[in-house]
This record gives sequence, structure tokens and C-alpha cells, in this order.
Amino acid sequence: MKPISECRDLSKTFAGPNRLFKRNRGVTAVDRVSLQVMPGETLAIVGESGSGKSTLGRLMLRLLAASAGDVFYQGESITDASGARLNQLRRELQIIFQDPFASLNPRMTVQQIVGEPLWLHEKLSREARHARVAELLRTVGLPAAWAERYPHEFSGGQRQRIGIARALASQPKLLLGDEPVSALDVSVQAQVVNLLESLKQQFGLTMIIVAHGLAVIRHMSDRVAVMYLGQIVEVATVDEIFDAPLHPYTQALIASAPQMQPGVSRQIPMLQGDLPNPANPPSGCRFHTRCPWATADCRQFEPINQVLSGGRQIACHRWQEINRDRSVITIAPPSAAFLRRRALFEQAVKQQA
Ligand SMILES: Nc1ncnc2c1ncn2[C@@H]1O[C@H](COP(=O)(O)OP(=O)(O)OP(=O)(O)O)[C@@H](O)[C@H]1O
Repeated sequence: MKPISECRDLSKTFAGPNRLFKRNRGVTAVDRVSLQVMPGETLAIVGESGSGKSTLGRLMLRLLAASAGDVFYQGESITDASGARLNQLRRELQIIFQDPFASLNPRMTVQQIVGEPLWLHEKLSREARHARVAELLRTVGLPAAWAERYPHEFSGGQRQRIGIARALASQPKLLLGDEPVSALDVSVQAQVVNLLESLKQQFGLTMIIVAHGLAVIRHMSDRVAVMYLGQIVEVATVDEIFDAPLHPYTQALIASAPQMQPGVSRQIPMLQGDLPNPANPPSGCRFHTRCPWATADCRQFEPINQVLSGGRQIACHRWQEINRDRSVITIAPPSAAFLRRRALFEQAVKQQA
């Protein structure tokens, strides 16, 4: 099966406030990330605030232009897509925003909000638009008769449903949920999560979910990519991430949510300190300043992203030592690219010695 969405060595640097200052290099929010999203799956991107999750999601939807690297959609490079092609992509690649209060135009009725893409992209007649909006509202669990109301007349959960109806109006293939439920009450969160799940089945959608909330991720996703300071440190199935995380950062992240694994959390060091400044990330492995396992090598050299059996990925110098007791892990034969990078790494270690 080929990925529906993919990025290779993707980077995004936001310029600093004053570009005239040479020392102000800006923030590299996403740094040489490679990731694949398979058709029909829900891939979650997790990490602390500021780790680059939203930026990566937006780059993969071409809502943002990359600074370097490539983005592919259905096998086609869309890195430099523009004009009519970009408009077409806007329909197929949709986003649901975190804040249902800010993302809907308060001066437009629900009919106008949800009907806008139908008018813009499909040029549907007024009657056809009304019928389609009514159908979309029913699909997301809202009465069709509410189409003439304004966003302020709805609760947070209902507004998020309107945002979902608007995204569905374009018949998307790939949906990015950028913290889709984090602004909602916990009871409403579960309803919206269940709605997204059932819509995914109904319309055969592929989803990328950007989220802090581990409970949401565990419930919704098939695979999880863990981000730290602009880089992906681990990619695995949701069960592997929660039951046998390999990267010390993933382990700390899971342990920081004690309700997820009562008892187990005590055995793993909790995450200490704050995320370093993304504008000036640590050398070597970016996690070394907070990692209880860090050695001199970790401080000096970036870890190689290793692909294990089943497509699991891990970028940590010491993951095997840290996880010595886990017999479940089998290692796939290393790729030629991995061997080349390891040879370069070993050469660099020798030169430093
Ligand atoms: N438009 C922008 N201009 C300048 N810097 C930006 C911009 N967007 C994001 N950044 C910076 O890029 C880094 C990553 O931001 P991003 O929003 O992608 O992280 P995140 O993991 O999604 O965080 P959060 O969970 O808080 O949304 C941060 O340091 C942020 O300040």
C-alpha cells in the first residue's frame, strides 16, 4: 500500500522578528522530518507545546510552504503546488481547528459557513446548497433547521460540529484535526471524538490528529508520531507507544499521564524541566538536556532514525540499552542508507576521541 501523504526531510523555519539581525536565525519549527500517512489510518502527532506538531500538520496539507524538503500527496510532489492545483488540494485536504469559537465567522449563518465551499468549489445552485447543508448538518448530529442561526447561538461542541460539517462539505480525503477537542469540556470531547471516528468510517477518511491529550490519542489513532523540538523521535502503533514506548521521551510523556497506566508511571522518570528554546535547540540529541540516560555522545551527535520491524521508528543512541528487558523488539535488517549514516557517525566519534 502506498502512503496517501508523505514528507521527506521536511523543514520549516520561521524568520525571527528582525531579519536584519544575522544572529536572529528564527525558529526551525520542523527540522528534517520524514513521515508517511497510510490511506484510511489515523496518525497522531504528539509532543509538548512548541514541539512543531501544528506546523508539521499544516506543511503536510500544504497550508504552509516548506523551507526545505518535499511533501507528497497520493504519490505526487505538492511541495511547489500553486494556482489551480493548490485550489484543488484545498478541497481534498481539510483542517478542523482547535478553537471552534475563533474558527467560525461570527457574521455568517451556519448555512453560509457550511455552504461556502459548495459555492466556491462546486458552484452548486442555492437550492442544491441548502439541501446539501441540511444533509451535512444531520451527518454531524445537528438539526437541519438550525442552518439559519449564527455561531454565537451554539455551544462549543455544537460549533465544533459546524466546523466538521464545513470540512466535510468539500468531500476531503485527508483531514487534519489540530487539537480538535482540546477547547471542549471533557464530556463533549468524547462526543466529538466519537463523531470523528464514525465519520472516518463512513467517508473512508484518512486523519492526522495533532493533540496533547493522550486519552484522545489512545482512543482515536492507529499510529503515533512523537515530536520533540521539531524532530520525530519515535513512530509506532498506538499500542506500542502506550504499552512499550522505546524512546526515553515517549516513556516520560506516557509516565506524565499517570491515569493512563496506574503503577507503571512510578518506574519511569517523569519529564523534568521545560522544553528548551526552539530558536536555540541543544546540540546532538535534542532531548539530552532532559534525558536521564544521556551520555557524551548524546550531547554531541544527532541520533540516527532507525527503522525496526513493522515500520516502527526510533531516534535514540541508547534505546537498545534502555529497553534491554523488552524481548518483543525485533530489528529489521538495516537499510543501506542507515549503514552509510552509521559509518559516518562512527567516523565522527573516532575523530572526536
Ligand atoms: N507563524 C509563526 N511565526 C513564527 N514562529 C512560529 C510560527 N508558528 C509557529 N512558530 C514557532 O514554531 C514552534 C513550533 O510551533 P507549533 O505551533 O508548530 O508547535 P506545537 O507543537 O503545535 O505547539 P502547540 O501545541 O502549542 O500548538 C514554536 O516555537 C512556535 O513559536
